[in-house]
Amino acid sequence: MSHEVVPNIELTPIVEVVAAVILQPDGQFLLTQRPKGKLYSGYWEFPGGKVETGESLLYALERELWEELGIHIRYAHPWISRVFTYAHATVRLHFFRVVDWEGNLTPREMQAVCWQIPNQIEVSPILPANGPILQALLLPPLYAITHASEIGIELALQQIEHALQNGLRLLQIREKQMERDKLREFVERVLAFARPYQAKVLINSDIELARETRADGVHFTSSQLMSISRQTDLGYGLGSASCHNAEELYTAEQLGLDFVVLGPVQSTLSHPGLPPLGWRKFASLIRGYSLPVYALGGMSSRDLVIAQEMGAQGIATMRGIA
Ligand SMILES: Nc1nc2c([nH]c(=O)n2[C@H]2C[C@H](O)[C@@H](COP(=O)(O)OP(=O)(O)OP(=O)(O)O)O2)c(=O)[nH]1
Repeated sequence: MSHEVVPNIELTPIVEVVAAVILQPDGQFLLTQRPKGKLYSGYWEFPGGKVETGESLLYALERELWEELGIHIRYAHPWISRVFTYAHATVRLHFFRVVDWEGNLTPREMQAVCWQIPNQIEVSPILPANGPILQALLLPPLYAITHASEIGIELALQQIEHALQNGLRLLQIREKQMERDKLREFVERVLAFARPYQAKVLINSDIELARETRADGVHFTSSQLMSISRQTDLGYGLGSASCHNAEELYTAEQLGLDFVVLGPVQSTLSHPGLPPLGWRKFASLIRGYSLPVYALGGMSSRDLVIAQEMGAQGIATMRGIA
């Protein structure tokens, strides 16, 4: 007879929480202040609360928004999730973006509420778990990728300028075929166009070039991603990466990148050898994921709605510039 010693491990249950990022068409979002008597009273948070036994996440969100603000959700989609350990509990926060609702939005628990603009937040303190969510709110729905080597530099620049005028705010320069000096000049010209719009420009693969040109960050290929061992290796501005599977997604999360692209969702001419994931697999790979994800592969603006319904931040596309 064996006398196995069972270690006395205290498992702390994770508290499931839903939180609503209620968005107006101009990008303003709602924060509410935790009332007196609650833990972290006075801190600002997204409306929401604990999921009760037997509830789906969406049902819990609907209940919380009705109880706290007297509104019913018309249209919401899942967004990012994150686990955070407070002294009192470990919580798994499931954030949803609520883009349409009905009812007269009124605080029903005497809590203060305010609408905020993502890059000009005026209230504090905000619950500490929410920092990355505020960062993610700064990311636009479209991540455009250049293809100047294919269409020619002058046409690419014209298209970029036009896209910036039409609201493009995030761009990756991906010119694998371009010779370094030419690429550097191209990057500088793109940056000069992008600056007045405060659009962010990331450079594919080349940290040095990003530093030299003072670009806004680096986009890592999936093979680079798997060879970077520490966060400090990134060392520069925004970091994003291309992912194709759960392992790469996990690595990007561990490295603390700012966002990822995941694909190909549909078959695409630029990656003919890779089998497409399809939306169902895409959604299951990013369920519960903590970084914002752009869907890549055969995307056009028509796919934005479905991408966001699947939990994505938005879409990434080479055609986004044209
Ligand atoms: N609602 C909400 N909770 C958040 C956010 N960020 C964050 O870390 N949390 C944490 C704080 C709490 O530990 C937990 C939510 O628990 P809670 O006590 O507010 O939940 P509840 O509204 O169901 O309140 P109660 O009935 O249990 O008093 O999630 C956020 O943005 N919104």
